[in-house]
Amino acid sequence: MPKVDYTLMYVTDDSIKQDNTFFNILETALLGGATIIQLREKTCDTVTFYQRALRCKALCDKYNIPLIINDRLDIALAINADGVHIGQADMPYSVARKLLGNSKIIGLSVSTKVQAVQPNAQAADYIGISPIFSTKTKKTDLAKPLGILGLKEIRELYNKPIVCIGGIHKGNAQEIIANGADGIAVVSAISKAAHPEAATKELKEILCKTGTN
Ligand SMILES: Cc1ncc(COP(=O)(O)OP(=O)(O)O)c(N)n1
Ligand SMILES: Cc1ncsc1CCOP(=O)(O)O
Ligand SMILES: [Mg+2]
Repeated sequence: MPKVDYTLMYVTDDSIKQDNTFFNILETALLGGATIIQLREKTCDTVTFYQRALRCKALCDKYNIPLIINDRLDIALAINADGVHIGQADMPYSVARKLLGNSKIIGLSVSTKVQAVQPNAQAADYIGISPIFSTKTKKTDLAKPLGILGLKEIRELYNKPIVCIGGIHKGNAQEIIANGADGIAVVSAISKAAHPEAATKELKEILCKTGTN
């Protein structure tokens, strides 16, 4: 697998039902410097998800940026995505790996220190610390925020890439990277910004100044 840059993951906003708006924002995130995209749809039917996934794949290919699919291995396989992101209540990691093979990215959500040392987290390509801060974007099954202290503790015991998600914006991105994360994943900081491309650029600058990229 080529080295993946986890610096800035844009997770698409499933509250945007209008395709024009959805894809305009995705393209501005790509233009602004998102390094990886996650397509996350929580309520639509399978054919809508599949069609969005196909268009996302074409757009990500245009910018040479990897695309991962949230939850749905079938969609990832159907469109030849670069990987999936799974949570603790989604398809078990071992099954996902068997179905996707070793060349694809598999990210796993971790909400506690105990989850970070389990074999599936150790085997995943990256973990998503979920959530780092509180957020209104994820409506169901949101664990207690781990905060910077939780991130630091998990960094001590996890050697692979860590991506933080939840309530991240330009005002707190810097301290996340400074405390050991390899990247951030955001929905609303880009999708709800007045100027999504400028917001993406601003986040990217903050991350690159702080990290080693
Ligand atoms: C990078 C990243 N980390 C965590 C999550 C959350 O995944 P999950 O816990 O399965 O919740 P849903 O996103 O499926 O609602 C994520 N999507 N991305
Ligand atoms: C999908 C997800 N998983 C944990 S928090 C979250 C939502 C993040 O959204 P935002 O960046 O708007 O807080
Ligand atoms: Mg999930």
